[in-house]
Amino acid sequence: MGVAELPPPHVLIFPFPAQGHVNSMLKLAELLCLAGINITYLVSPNIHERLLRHTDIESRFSKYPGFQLETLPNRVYQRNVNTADEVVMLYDSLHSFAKPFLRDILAPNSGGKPPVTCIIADGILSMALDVAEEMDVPIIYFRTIGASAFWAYLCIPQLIEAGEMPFTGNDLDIRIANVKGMEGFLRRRDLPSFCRVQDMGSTDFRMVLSETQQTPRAKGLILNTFEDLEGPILTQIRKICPNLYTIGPLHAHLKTRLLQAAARSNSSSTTTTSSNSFVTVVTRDQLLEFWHGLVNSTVRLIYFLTKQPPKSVLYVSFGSVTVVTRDQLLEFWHGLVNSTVRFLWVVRPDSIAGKDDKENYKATTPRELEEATKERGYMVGWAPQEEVLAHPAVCGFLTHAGWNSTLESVVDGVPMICWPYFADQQTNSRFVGEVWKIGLDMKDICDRAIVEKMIRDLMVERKDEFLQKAVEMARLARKGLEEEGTSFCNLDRLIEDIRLTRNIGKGHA
Ligand SMILES: O=c1ccn([C@@H]2O[C@H](COP(=O)(O)OP(=O)(O)O[C@H]3O[C@H](CO)[C@@H](O)[C@H](O)[C@H]3O)[C@@H](O)[C@H]2O)c(=O)[nH]1
Ligand SMILES: C[C@H]1CC[C@@H]2C(C(=O)O)=CO[C@@H](O)[C@@H]21
Repeated sequence: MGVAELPPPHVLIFPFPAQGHVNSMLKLAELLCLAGINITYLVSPNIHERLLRHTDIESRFSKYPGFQLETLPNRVYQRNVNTADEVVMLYDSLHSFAKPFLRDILAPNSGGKPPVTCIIADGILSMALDVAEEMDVPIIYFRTIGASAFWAYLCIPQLIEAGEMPFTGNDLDIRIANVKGMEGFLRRRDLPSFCRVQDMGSTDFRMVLSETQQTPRAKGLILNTFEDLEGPILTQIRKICPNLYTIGPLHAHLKTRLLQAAARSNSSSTTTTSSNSFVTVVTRDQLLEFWHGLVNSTVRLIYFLTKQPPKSVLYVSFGSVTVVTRDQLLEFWHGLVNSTVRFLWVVRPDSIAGKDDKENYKATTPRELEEATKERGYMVGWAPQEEVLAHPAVCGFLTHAGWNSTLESVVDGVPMICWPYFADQQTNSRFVGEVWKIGLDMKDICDRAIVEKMIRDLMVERKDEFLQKAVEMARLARKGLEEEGTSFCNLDRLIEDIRLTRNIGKGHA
């Protein structure tokens, strides 16, 4: 069939319905819309409701007539995903209810819509692989974690065969020898947290292990990373998954292409969030709606930052799912205050474990913490993180090392202190501290004295050292997004392969 005879490209994008996955895959959806590709973006009912209520998705995608949101059946698990058990509940419900729904969407003339010519599914949703193979639709995986954590997951069968897993004894500093490319620095504690289980039959461990092992069945694998960040590990992955599309950092890649599109169309009406400004497009209606909520608090937050000296503020945020106890919160709070640095801290209302802690953590705050926070800190329930990391007052990020946060900090050249919570974050934090040397790894520690010391190391004693390394890595990230850069070229190749669906799977080494 010649190009002219091929149906117009129509991609079904199916993320695991959790924020960290939905956010990054929505950025890919917009990049493909920019290339004129029709997109159906499949989410759960609660994610659909949150996207419409709390984001600018409608205004953002109104300029792409080929984009549509599709919603899974109501029977899919719809509560927040804050623990591994809740992840498994969501995963199991997808396995129970998603397949028939996917078959309907992929059926010819489904609802009178143009046929789906390609699927891009989250790399932990093999039920999409099953249906794609059943209905002979090309499918590409998008794994939303970093290459290093993905490779560690992929090597688990070798670790079990070599007797390195399950762990014997309690020493988590024992080196791991069977993850090729990481022999020199990987310890037990740096493997993804699911690897710490003693019971190899535990549901969350079996889920991530079995899903990861399915990856080579897909026609290609998209990773939100770049060659200069994880090159040696990408070389290992290509031996198993040769058709690899490294197109990250996605958030910066999207901004780059949006600005290019605006420049091409000379559109004065297109204003986008650029990493060095606080101009974020919201429609007038949303502005009115949000004014007494998000925008108002954002205005106050940006005002706080603008009052601070350049490169003086530590930004603290643990992502969208991390949960901490009240005791842990107080250890961080004392460490922050005793470090005497200025700080902006995101404490999500749903991030405090235990009902009482949620309601009381502020009510019973020690006075010295309250006073010091009034003097040099600012606490919010949510922040425009990309804008905060780009602000000239910010020069440090205490993070849980979720992959999107890690990449956002890399792009803006902000050194990190990593306190991983679960999953891939344990591996990400080891690379930040030991391999890329753009920050410190505070894994498995929650002690006010160590929090204080690490903050002072990052923000005072070794500030110039870390800033220099972080700024260099930011340069490399942006280099990959230039017209001849690897991430830019890989996205062009992905777009071309989607247009010529028969090309998908003919990978480039
Ligand atoms: O106040 C905040 C806090 C977070 N964010 C954004 O929320 C996203 C958080 O994503 P991420 O840093 O990846 O953390 P999680 O939400 O925890 O992400 C989940 O999904 C990621 C991608 O699969 C994994 O790497 C993580 O381990 C997993 O917990 C980022 O884009 C942030 O910019 C804000 O905008 N404002
Ligand atoms: C809790 C995690 C299980 C797997 C998912 C994941 C991944 O490996 O793709 C990363 O972080 C979490 O969102 C999920």
